[in-house]
Amino acid sequence: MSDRKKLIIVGVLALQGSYHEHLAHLTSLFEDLSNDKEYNLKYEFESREVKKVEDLDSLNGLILPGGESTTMSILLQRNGLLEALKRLIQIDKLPCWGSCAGLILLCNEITNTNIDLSGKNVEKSMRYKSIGGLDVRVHRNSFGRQLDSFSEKFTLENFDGELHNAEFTCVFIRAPVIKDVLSLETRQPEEAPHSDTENRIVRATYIGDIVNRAKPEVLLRLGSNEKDSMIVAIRQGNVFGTSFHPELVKGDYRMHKWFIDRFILDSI
Ligand SMILES: NC(=O)CC[C@H](N)C(=O)O
Repeated sequence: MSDRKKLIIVGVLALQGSYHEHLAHLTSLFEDLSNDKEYNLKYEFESREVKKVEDLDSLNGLILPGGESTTMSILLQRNGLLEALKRLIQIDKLPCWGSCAGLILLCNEITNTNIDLSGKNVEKSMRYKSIGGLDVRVHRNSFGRQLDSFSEKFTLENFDGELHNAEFTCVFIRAPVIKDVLSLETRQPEEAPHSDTENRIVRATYIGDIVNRAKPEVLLRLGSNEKDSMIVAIRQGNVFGTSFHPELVKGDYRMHKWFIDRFILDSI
């Protein structure tokens, strides 16, 4: 008699942004995996929209979609998800992947945060806050006007497993870029509230275990030398971030599979 299959539940934050696209990619992927012996003997997969704290129950992994990180930050604070996610990601080490706006919310330092604070969706009294998890400084809307949106094929030299050296179409939409990897020793405390300026840095409150933290690994860097420092994909332990949107590339869910293999199944 075979052991019972393990149920793997992957949540997608569904407050705003490209969550339908992530869910559609997961549905296609899970269908493929249900026909693949290597997986179907051991696992059953399910996806779930995450809109409130209760939806986080028994998740094995979580995806934060692209969209508008200011709006998402406000909504996360309003319904208590921000604090719950901080604990799950920073302390319980829930595998988590953020694309674009989702990446921004996973960064410990964010610059260029003021742009949308005058927007109609935003309560001015609320501060932009991030969940944190990646010891990096990210700059929002980093490509300027002409390159606001573009897509380009890159070779994923630094990804491992099935994505190693794969050609991948990366879609950038008002994308953020990681400018610096921060060192744990120089980490600053969360900044006190202050008025918004172009160079304001938002820092996530750090609540996890500093000693056992994994090191950030750069997975994709644009430009030919390190000084350009246009990091657009990064991993730090249980947290993965891409500046681009794999969920918007029709029929290609290789990166979703990679996240499930490398972050969720590898940690079981
Ligand atoms: N495509 C996106 O997710 C854009 C992110 C957006 N510029 C932000 O800062 O939230």
